[in-house]
Amino acid sequence: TPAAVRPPPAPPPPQQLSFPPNANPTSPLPSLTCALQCPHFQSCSGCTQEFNLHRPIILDEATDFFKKHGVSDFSFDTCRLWGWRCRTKLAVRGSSTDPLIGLYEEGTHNVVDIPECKVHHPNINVAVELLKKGTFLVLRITELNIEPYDEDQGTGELRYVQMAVTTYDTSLPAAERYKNGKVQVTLVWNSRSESSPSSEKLNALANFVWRYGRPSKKVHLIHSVWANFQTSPKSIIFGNRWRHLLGERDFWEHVGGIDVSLAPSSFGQANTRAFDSLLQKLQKYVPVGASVADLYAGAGVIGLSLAVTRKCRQGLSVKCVEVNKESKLSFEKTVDRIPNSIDCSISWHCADTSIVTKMDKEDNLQCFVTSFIIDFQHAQAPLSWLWGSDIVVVDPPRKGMDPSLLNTLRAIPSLEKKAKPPGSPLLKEKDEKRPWILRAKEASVQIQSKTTQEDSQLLPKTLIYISRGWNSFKEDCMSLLSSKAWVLDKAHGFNFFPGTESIEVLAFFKRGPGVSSKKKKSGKKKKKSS
Ligand SMILES: C[S@@+](CC[C@H](N)C(=O)[O-])C[C@H]1O[C@@H](n2cnc3c(N)ncnc32)[C@H](O)[C@@H]1O
Repeated sequence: TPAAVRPPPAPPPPQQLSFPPNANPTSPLPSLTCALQCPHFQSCSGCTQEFNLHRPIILDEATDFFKKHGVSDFSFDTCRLWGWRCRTKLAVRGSSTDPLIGLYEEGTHNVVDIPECKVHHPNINVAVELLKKGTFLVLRITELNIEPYDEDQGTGELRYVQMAVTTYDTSLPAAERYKNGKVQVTLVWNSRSESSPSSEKLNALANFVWRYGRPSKKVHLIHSVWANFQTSPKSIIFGNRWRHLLGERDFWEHVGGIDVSLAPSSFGQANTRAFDSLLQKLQKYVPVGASVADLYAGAGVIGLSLAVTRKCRQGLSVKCVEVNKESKLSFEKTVDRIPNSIDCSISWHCADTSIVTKMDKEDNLQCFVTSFIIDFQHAQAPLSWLWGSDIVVVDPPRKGMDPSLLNTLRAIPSLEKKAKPPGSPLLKEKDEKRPWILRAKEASVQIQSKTTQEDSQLLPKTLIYISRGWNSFKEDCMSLLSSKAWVLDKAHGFNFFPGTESIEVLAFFKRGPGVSSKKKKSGKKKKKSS
């Protein structure tokens, strides 16, 4: 065998990777020790703040904003400053002789290689390096020449990679788990399916990554390898077809007091540790016995964490609403691991929280009562999801809440006055014959309480808003406050994205006095989707 075809040496074991010093977020640090110190800063678009990572630029503005609106004790959790990103999507471009795996340069589609990225969990960088060696050195020489994707031509095989790190290995002492995180690798492949002619290359690449990263005496870097098939000429990262190739199928993390299953196709928080801190804070504000609507729920992590840690017993319901059907399986697996002692009704609904149908506009009350009963995906007005919950948690994407949901929340006092309680779900379900409604019901998951439930006839008295988009949060917050339906009660910030100007906000609203319909202002203008 010529020397050149020998596989490269295995990557260093993950435990040899060290974190930057003085990363203790609780001690006050001089600004230089909180510097990013990343060689890719400026060329890569991922980070925009180089110094004082413990104080994102937006923090002063946020503190002032909350003070102005009656919250003078806004707190900020600085969290882990480096190596915090446990989930990333990286573009693969360049050529097989000069491959690039990284992020786009600001405002362009030129990919910048970021092998020493300081915000990635270090094992993501090791996995990227392994992938590069496999893809572009070894396999090229063995005549399985894998080409990075070429956007202009639509040619090449490897378009993107997603790397997600699980830090939940109970065989290790708790203090060792984070740095020994294992990487779930998803290869986004430029073909329709696994039966396309290039599948031999895909399998060779997956096998290479697995061979050098699978569990062994020296190293256990790779958790699993997945493929996603995408041929769209647009820059949508994922296609609809996912295949598990190697390693463990189930990917578990432990956050908010529960074991959470996350499929690569489901939404997952990038900063696992900071998310855990947020969930712990959130739990303190939810009284035992409350019913919760978790909107923009992903795999239902927030709702399920509340169901378990608030020891929800009979009478409580947790309702999760999410538009991405891929999250359903993760929700079901997570539910399978929650303790049997949790006796409340838990449901996950594949639905767009914001949809207002013609029927809603004509007869909103009738619609929300009916849709509550039949779980009909296309007839859901935002109000139907709120009905019967004491607390509504919203965790929307960066663009903020959908205008229809925001307007419903603004109008809650007057809607509550007019509302009729829902009838018996069972009667309606039995009579339901319409196939499209029955199909929509199949998209939902319902775990019934063992004890009989009284449907609460209330609309939420508490709104918990989790936000990653500061500007959209401010806009939504002002709109809620101006309706007088809500008052701001408390707010906390979390350093979810050190190196960027963003923070994650956890804000609590209580019901306000409301206003008469004459004084009611219209909600915010329709936002552009992002
Ligand atoms: C920021 S993520 C939060 C997910 C979840 N709360 C978590 O922490 O894992 C926002 C989620 O909202 C979903 N989403 C976006 N628009 C939606 C809509 N109109 N209705 C329901 N879900 C939506 C996205 O698919 C995504 O899973």
